[in-house]
Amino acid sequence: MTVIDNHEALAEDGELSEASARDYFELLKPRVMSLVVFTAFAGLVLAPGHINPVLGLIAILCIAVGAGASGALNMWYDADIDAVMSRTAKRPIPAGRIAPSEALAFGLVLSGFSVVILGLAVNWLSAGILAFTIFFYAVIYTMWLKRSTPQNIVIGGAAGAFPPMIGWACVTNTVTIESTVLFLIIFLWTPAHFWALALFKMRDYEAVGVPMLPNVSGERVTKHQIVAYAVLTAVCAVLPSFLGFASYGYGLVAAALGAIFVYCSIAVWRMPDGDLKMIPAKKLFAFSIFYLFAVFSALMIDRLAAMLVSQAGGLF
Ligand code: HEM
Ligand SMILES: CC(C)=CCC/C(C)=C/CC/C(C)=C/COP(=O)(O)OP(=O)(O)O
Repeated sequence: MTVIDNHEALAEDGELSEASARDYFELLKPRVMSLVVFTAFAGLVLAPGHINPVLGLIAILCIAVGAGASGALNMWYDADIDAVMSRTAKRPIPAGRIAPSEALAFGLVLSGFSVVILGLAVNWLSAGILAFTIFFYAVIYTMWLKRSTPQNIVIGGAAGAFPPMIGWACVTNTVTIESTVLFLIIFLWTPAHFWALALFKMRDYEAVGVPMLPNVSGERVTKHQIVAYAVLTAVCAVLPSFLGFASYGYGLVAAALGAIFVYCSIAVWRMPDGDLKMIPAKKLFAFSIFYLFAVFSALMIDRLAAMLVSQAGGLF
């Protein structure tokens, strides 16, 4: 598949941008990155040890800015295909409100600032993982994998899975088995999350020649893999209870959420190929977002409850 080259639809570099602050904010992919930052916050809360609340706030702000910066770099590079896809055509660059060079500069400056400030204020391990995550999403996924292989989002999904590991490293200055499990939950969750959308956006990706799995291998293969990854996610999300950094009560909640996630994925698998409305796929995509939010919320509630119990125990 050859990816289209549609740069003539974009604002000319050097033209004075008529962009509003809202347009620049939209470059940061705030709706997507809000859940990304939430998982980073969860990693910071779940990590053993203590971080000064002010430094913790600075850490979360740096991760948020770094995530947004990677979104701006993604939109800069993808402006040609975004201009063609119905879902993305109204974004600031294809709509001509921000010039590509402005988006590139914006993304690079925010990337640099977020990494340097995190390194100076907290530690260089978390700053290094942040820098690697920005690079992985903006270069490895966006510039290479996305346009070259149907496994793009499986490998590229690693970028979206690092944030809780960054939050954990902000507190402990380490990468551990526990933070790797948090990484794995998101890594395994990504394929079911995105391929549900890719199923009902097949025509968009066909139009721009991006090799998403449904377009390359068909709906049936994609549905099989959606179920497989949903099952793997559900199993992985229960692991914190068996690794000792969450209670068995959390494990029951994660198992129930995972059962619904797998149920939704099976509904997609049972959806007839060529179904036009694809309601089960849209339901899975929507639930996938709630699922990830709910799992990481349950982990944090479980941790805070354990802290309260241990403090109460210390009173008697
Ligand atoms: C390579 C990995 C991923 C891919 C390919 C992917 C793909 C997408 C796409 C195409 C959308 C629709 C966005 C739009 O139309 O503006 C979306 C929405 C969303 N994604 Fe993902 N995603 C990935 C990873 C993640 C991760 C790691 C998170 C959070 C931890 C996440 C959270 C969300 C949220 C919250 C939305 C809904 C945004 C909205 O309501 O507009 N995604 N995703
Ligand atoms: C801290 C840090 C750097 C975090 C980054 C987290 C991350 C990589 C999240 C993935 C977000 C996302 C929507 C990817 C899809 O890109 P796409 O190009 O396939 O989606 P699009 O077509 O909507 O632009």
